[in-house]
Amino acid sequence: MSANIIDGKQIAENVRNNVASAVEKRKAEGLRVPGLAVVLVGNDPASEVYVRNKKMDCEKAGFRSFSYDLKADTTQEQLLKLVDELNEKPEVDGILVQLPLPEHLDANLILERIKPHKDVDGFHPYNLGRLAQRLPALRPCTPKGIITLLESTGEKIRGMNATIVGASNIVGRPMAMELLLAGCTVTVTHRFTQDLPGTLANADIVVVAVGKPGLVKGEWIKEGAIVIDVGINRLENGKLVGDVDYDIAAERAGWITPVPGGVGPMTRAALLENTLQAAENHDISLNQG
Ligand SMILES: NC(=O)C1=CN([C@@H]2O[C@H](COP(=O)(O)OP(=O)(O)OC[C@H]3O[C@@H](n4cnc5c(N)ncnc54)[C@H](OP(=O)(O)O)[C@@H]3O)[C@@H](O)[C@H]2O)C=CC1
Ligand SMILES: Nc1nc(=O)c2c([nH]1)NC[C@@H]1CN(c3ccc(C(=O)N[C@@H](CCC(=O)O)C(=O)O)cc3)C=[N+]21
Ligand SMILES: [Mg+2]
Repeated sequence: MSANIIDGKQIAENVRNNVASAVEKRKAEGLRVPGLAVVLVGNDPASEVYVRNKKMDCEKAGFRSFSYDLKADTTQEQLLKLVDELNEKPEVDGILVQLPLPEHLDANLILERIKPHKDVDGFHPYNLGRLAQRLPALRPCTPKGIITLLESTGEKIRGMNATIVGASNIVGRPMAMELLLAGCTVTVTHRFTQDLPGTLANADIVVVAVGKPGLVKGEWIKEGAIVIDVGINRLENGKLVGDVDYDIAAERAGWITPVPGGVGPMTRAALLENTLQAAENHDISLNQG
């Protein structure tokens, strides 16, 4: 058996086109275009690339983008002050503070300072709490994008056994809540999990987000499973790979996402969807005074 490839690049393009049409429609109705503020602290090369791509995505979708490139030694107070200003700026619908932040900054404190209705990353406890209570508001981009990828397969997700490898705040944990919402029976594995191959043997859906190339062996994948590889690892030879041993996994899986061209582009597309959603909600709150 050889897996079907889930073409994240293509699916993300469809999402971006839909968002761009919605922006055109807003303009025709005399409404504001959505605005995204992206805050980058320091000069981590990977973060610089991501942030540049996000700005490009915004412009292509017809959004306004506002960039704040701050020095690595920016203080907590300075960053909080910027967040406060962006919270009050009516032309900014979404605020994204790129992670990781330099060590001396308290990421949780800063993310919690973002007004929940502008939290287009979906990382604020309000938005995560809403998702946990089956009342999603702004949903974390990577898990949201993955749900779109799963839906694109046409498989009936409800009732499937799903195993998530990795339990971070930005991917693994919100992914568990999304899959639960979608009707899966969810297992979350992490650093202290005793029998990873054992849980994978039973998994119809596998989502891997750890950041270790080759962590998940192809032989561990159940025949016909849907494999979603979130990992982004740059090898010494310059090659970009995920966390799953791709070649063998692709012989066993029913569906698999490539790296690059799988989850990454969908994360960016989901960010555009969230920013549009934030702008739409913003209109409503303005109308209600
Ligand atoms: N494609 C995309 O859109 C995105 C890709 N990424 C990529 O995904 C990967 C993970 O990112 P992120 O979630 O932020 O990473 P983190 O480093 O924040 O989290 C990794 C998680 O994996 C756990 N872990 C570590 N070792 C193992 C193990 N042997 N078995 C199972 N779990 C383990 C960690 O446990 P512990 O908490 O105990 O350390 C942690 O929960 C990275 O490669 C990142 O670049 C991230 C976001 C978006
Ligand atoms: N506040 C915040 N929000 C995030 O969503 C966030 C973050 N911080 N910090 C870092 C992680 C990582 N992340 C990625 C997004 C897109 C690609 C992406 O576009 N990947 C392309 C390739 C990229 C390349 O060539 O390097 C692909 O997989 O095809 C990857 C990773 C978002 N993150
Ligand atoms: Mg990370």
